[in-house]
Amino acid sequence: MPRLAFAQSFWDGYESLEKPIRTGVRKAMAKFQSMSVAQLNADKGLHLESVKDARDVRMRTIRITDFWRGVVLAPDDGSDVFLLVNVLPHDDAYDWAAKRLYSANLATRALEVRNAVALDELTPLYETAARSAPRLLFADVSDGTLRKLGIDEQVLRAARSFVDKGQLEAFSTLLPEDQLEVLQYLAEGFPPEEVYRDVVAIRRPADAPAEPVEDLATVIANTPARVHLVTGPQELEEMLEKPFAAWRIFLHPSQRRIAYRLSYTGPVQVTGGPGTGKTVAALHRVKHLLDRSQGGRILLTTYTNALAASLRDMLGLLLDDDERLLARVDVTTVDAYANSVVRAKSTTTPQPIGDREQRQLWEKVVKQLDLPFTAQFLAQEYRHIVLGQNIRDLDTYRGASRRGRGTGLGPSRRQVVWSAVERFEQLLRERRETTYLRICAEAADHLDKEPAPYSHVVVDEAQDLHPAQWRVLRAAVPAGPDDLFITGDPHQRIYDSRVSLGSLGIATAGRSFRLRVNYRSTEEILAWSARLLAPVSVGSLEGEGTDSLAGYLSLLRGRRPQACSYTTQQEEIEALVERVKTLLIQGLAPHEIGVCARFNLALDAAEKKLKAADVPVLRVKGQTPQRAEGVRLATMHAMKGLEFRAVSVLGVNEGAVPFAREVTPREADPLQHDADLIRERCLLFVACTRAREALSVTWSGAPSPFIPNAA
Ligand SMILES: Nc1ncnc2c1ncn2[C@@H]1O[C@H](COP(=O)(O)OP(=O)(O)OP(=O)(O)O)[C@@H](O)[C@H]1O
Repeated sequence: MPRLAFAQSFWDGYESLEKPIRTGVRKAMAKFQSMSVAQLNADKGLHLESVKDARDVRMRTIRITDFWRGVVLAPDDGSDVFLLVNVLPHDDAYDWAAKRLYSANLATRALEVRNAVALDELTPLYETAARSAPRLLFADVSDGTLRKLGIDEQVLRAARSFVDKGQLEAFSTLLPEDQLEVLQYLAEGFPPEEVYRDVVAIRRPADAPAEPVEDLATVIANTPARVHLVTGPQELEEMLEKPFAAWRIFLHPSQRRIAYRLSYTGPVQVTGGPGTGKTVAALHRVKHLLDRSQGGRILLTTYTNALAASLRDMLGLLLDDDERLLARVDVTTVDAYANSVVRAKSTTTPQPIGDREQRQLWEKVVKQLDLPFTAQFLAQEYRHIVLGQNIRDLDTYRGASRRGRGTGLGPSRRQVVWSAVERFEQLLRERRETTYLRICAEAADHLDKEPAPYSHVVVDEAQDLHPAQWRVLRAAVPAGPDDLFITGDPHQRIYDSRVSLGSLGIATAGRSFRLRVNYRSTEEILAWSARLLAPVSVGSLEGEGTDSLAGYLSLLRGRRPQACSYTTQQEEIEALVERVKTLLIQGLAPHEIGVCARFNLALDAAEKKLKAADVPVLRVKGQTPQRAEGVRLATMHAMKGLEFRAVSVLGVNEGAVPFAREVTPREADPLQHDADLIRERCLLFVACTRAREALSVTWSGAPSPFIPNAA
C-alpha cells in the first residue's frame, strides 16, 4: 500500500475550496489509502495520469471533480510516498504542474519546488541587464560558498544576475524554498557561516549521507516544515475535516528546534518581531512538556483575558481536545493567577483599581500632604522603584538604586516620597482597595512560602510584564531545568515596565533564541511598520542592552500600505466606511477586518458611521473574549496579540500619537519622557503589524510625527 503526504502548498488553498471539491479531495485521498500502486494506476475514477511536457517526470494529476484536478508527485524510484501538492481548476492544474520541478536541496536535503520554466525564461533577461550594473547583489559571496549553502546550478545562475534585494524578491515565488531563504539572509548581510547555522544546519538531518542522491520518501521525511506524512485513515479524516491551521503541523525549523528541544537547563527566552510565530512556539512547547513530564502541571500565561481565551482554543486544537492533557494546563493572565492565589489564602479580598483611580488617589495624597511632587511623578516612582524592587520600608528605599529615573532624590526628599507611599497605601486599605501589582506582590509572598505549584511555566507576550508579575511567575515554579519558557517582542512593549530578568532569578544567558520569519504580514506591511521604529532603539526583553528589527523576513508579498491624509475627521471616517465596504465586497468576512485608533472617541465616530452603512461592528474590549461576527473596532492597546486580514488605523494625528497627556514632560524627567515617546511609537507599531494583507493608516489635519516621511 502506498503512503500519502500533503505539502503545505496544498493546505494554503484548501480552506477556500468549495464543499464538493473538498469532498472530491477526501474521496481521492481515501483511494490512496486503500489501493495498491497498480490499482491506483488502473482506477478510472481517479485517473492518475502524467502531465505532458512536464519539467518533473514524476508529476501526475488526479481527478477531484469534473472541473478540478489534484496535482500529485509520484515516486519513480521504488519508494512508496505520494505527495499531494495542489488542487486547482483543470487547466490551471496542468499549467501549474508542467512548470514545476521538485528536487532535494543539496545542503538541507529537504524537498523544494521551483517554477523551472519561469526561471529559465527570466534569468537571461536579468543577466543581460546585470552586465552593465555597477554592483551585483551577491558579488561578495563565492560560487563555492553558495553551493555549500545548497544553491544549485539553475538558482546560482539566477542569483548571479540579481542587482538588488528587489530583484531577489521579484523571484521569490519562483525559487526553491530553502535556497530562497539562504539568499534572503545573505542579502540582509548575514555572514555565510551564520546562514549555514541558522538555515541549513537546523534542517539537514544529522545522519545525512555525503552523497545527496536519495529516494523521494527519504527527501519527504527530511521536510517536516513543508510536508506532512499522514499516519493513517483516522488522521487523514481529521485533517480534512477540521478547520485546518497550518501552524499545528508545519513548524519552521527554527520554531521546531526551540519548541521541541528535549530539555533546557533553565529559563529560555524566545524573541522575534511581530508575527514570527512566538505564540505558536509557546503552544508547541506546552505540548512537548506535557508529553515529557508525566502528571506535571503547566501554567501558560499571556497578557489579557481575551488572549488567554484564544490561547486556550488554540491549545485545544493542538492537543486534539484531549481533556486529560488540557486539564494539566492553566491558561490565564498573571494578574488573574495572582488574584486566585491571594483569594485562596486570605479572608478579605480587596478590590483592584485601575490606573485612572490610582492617579486620582495620588492627587489626593499630594493635596493632603501638600507635597512638592506631582501625582504623575509619585505614581511612576511607586511603580518603577517601590513595587519594581519590592521595597517595603523606608530604610530599603533610602538605599535603593533609582536607575532609569531621570531626576535625583536626596535622603530628605526620599523620606518625603516615602510618606506619600505610606499615605497612598493607607488610603487603599481604608477603601478596601488595592492594585494589581500589589496583589502580585502579595501572591509572590504566599508562593515563596510553599512548594511551587507548577512543573513548568510558559509565558507569552512577556515584554510588558512588571517585575512584581515576574516574581509571581518565578515563585510558581521551582528553579531548574525547563522551569520557564518565555516569548516576547520588546518592540511591542506598550506599557511602562522595566525589568532585569537576571536580577529576578530568571537568567536566560545561553538559552536565548530569535525567530526571524514573519508568517503574518506581507513584507510590504512589515517594512513600512519597521520604519516607525527606525529612529529609536528599543531595550531588550531581558533588560540588558537593546534589540533590533534587522534581518526579519516575511514569506508573503502584497500591496504597499496606504498612508492617507484628510482635511477633517468626517472625511477620514467616510473614507474608512468606503474602504471597509470594498473589503467586504472583495470577500473578507467582517471579523477579518480590524479598525483601530488611539482613543475610544474616534472609534465611537467610526462605529456610528459604519453602523449607518449597515456594516456589522463589534467593539473589542481588552479583557473579554468575543466571538460574534462584525468588523472589530479596538483601541491600539486592545490590538495586542490580535491579527486581521485588513487593518485601518485611524486618527494618527499630531497630538494623538503620541498622546501628549501620556508623555511625561522632558523638564519633569528626561529619561521618562524618552521612554514614553518610545512606548507611543511601539503602540502604533503594534497596531500596524496586526495586518496580514492590507494596512491603511490615516489622519486628519497634521499627521503624527511618527509617520515616516511626514516626520
Ligand atoms: N509554522 C507556521 N506555519 C504557518 N503559520 C504559522 C506558523 N507559525 C506561525 N504562523 C501563523 O503566523 C501568525 C503569527 O503567529 P503568532 O501569533 O504565533 O506570532 P507572534 O510572534 O506571537 O506574533 P505577535 O508578537 O505579533 O503577537 C499566526 O496567524 C500563526 O498562525
